[in-house]
Amino acid sequence: MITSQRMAAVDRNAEALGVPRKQLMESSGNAVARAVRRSADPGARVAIVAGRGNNGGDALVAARFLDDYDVAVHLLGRPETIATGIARENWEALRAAEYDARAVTDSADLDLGDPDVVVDAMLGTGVTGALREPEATAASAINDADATVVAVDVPSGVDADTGEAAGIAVDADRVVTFHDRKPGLDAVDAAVTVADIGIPEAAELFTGPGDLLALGRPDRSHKGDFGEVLVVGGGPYTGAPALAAQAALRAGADLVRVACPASVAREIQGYSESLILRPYDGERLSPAHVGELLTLASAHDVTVLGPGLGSDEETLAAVRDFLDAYEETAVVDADALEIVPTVDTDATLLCTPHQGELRKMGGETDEDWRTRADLVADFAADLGHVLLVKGAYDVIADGGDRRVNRTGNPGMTVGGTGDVLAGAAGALACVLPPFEAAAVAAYANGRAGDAAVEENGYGLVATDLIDRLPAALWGDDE
Ligand SMILES: NC(=O)C1=CN([C@@H]2O[C@H](COP(=O)(O)OP(=O)(O)OC[C@H]3O[C@@H](n4cnc5c(N)ncnc54)[C@H](O)[C@@H]3O)[C@@H](O)[C@H]2O)[C@@H](O)CC1
Ligand SMILES: [K+]
Repeated sequence: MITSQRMAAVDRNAEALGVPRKQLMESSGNAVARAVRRSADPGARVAIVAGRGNNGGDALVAARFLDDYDVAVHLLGRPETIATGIARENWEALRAAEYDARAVTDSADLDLGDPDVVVDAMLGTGVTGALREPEATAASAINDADATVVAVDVPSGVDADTGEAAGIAVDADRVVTFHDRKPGLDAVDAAVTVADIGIPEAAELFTGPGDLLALGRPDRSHKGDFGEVLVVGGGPYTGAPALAAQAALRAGADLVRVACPASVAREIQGYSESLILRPYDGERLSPAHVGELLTLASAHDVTVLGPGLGSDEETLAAVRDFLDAYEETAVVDADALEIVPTVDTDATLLCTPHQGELRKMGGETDEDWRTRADLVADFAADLGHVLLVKGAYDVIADGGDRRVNRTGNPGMTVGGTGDVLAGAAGALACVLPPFEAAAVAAYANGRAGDAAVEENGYGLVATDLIDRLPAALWGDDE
């Protein structure tokens, strides 16, 4: 199963791996032609009804693989309104090759003839809302035709993720869907074929520019859009919570507060004026502070628990008490991690151990990343939380899904890069599910580190990453 959003990400990742979209469209079109061959013999009359997006594009390709059929292509809309270059190029190829291909602007002019097969390529995963004209009238004409209806990817009008139709939808006999089943097809009464279109498995397994698409538009700048992060850290160390807090801000959080011991508040404030501190008395986190921390945490979307806390036994006791009672989303890092395997919490946790911390949590690791991915996936399943295990290849797992991040470089073993990652994950977990937030955080943190090394060579320090997070998250320049 793959959702439309994830399909778009995988599509973009495939392109970044060197498999261009037009090549995917060629493979899709080929699969559509094979489905027509399964539906009727050569010489049969085939009416292709193509929309203006890539769903239509797939069928414009299919026409070229059906020369031994009597094919007529009906493009719904003027050719200049075709939404993508790759679909337009396929339209122009049909015209140049003098196929029977016409543009229909008024659906009243749509005449399917008396086809044996209709290819429904009006809309696929790009459908929004009820079918508008001319697609709505065209859908009725297709449903009224006495023909075998082959739908491309999903029947037009059906939501690929839910299977629901906001209005009229094409009633298909067959569906040729690409790469993996779309969840909505379970609700469709048709013979479904999943066509392999040559998307490399790496496009799903490895993070890539496609994973950033989940973040939506880079221009969503108005306040309160991302979320509020509480960093609970500081004590023996003061740099860690400051790095995590600044990273959360640069990764998009609208407000970040740092709950820290009063004894180090001034030092933490010294790192950056933009930090809002909520000091508690004493020199380290202790169980006495947990009540006020829970109240403070309830006013935030995500808590980042751990940077610089230290591993004093009363601090770890306080971490346990906090996680026992906390029920929202928390990124857990550094010394707080060792508590996670033995605490029974209703919170959604995104744990960010390096391999030493993973072993301390009771997990196993391995130098070979494939073996490590299996071990981490198994441990995440036992743990019941999301794991982001840092390494030359970072492994993200939640017991079901797994992903591997290849960005980053040896320069990033310098202290503090883990705090930056935890802060970035905290901000992203305000707007993405924890597994996606972990994958995007790992990808962006590594990209920021690569950019820093590219500009300054090695000798990277953690603060070099912070300023580069926005470009790493929003700049899709692969
Ligand atoms: N990896 C992938 O994602 C691949 C996707 N491919 C195809 O690309 C399709 C997605 O293409 P697009 O993203 O261009 O989207 P679609 O082609 O599904 O639909 C987009 C077009 O439909 C119009 N539209 C949207 N809602 C409408 C409504 N309610 N009434 C009338 N018109 C409406 C939009 O204005 C746009 O022109 C997939 O379904 C699949 O067929 C394939 O080319 C192969 C690879
Ligand atoms: K369709």
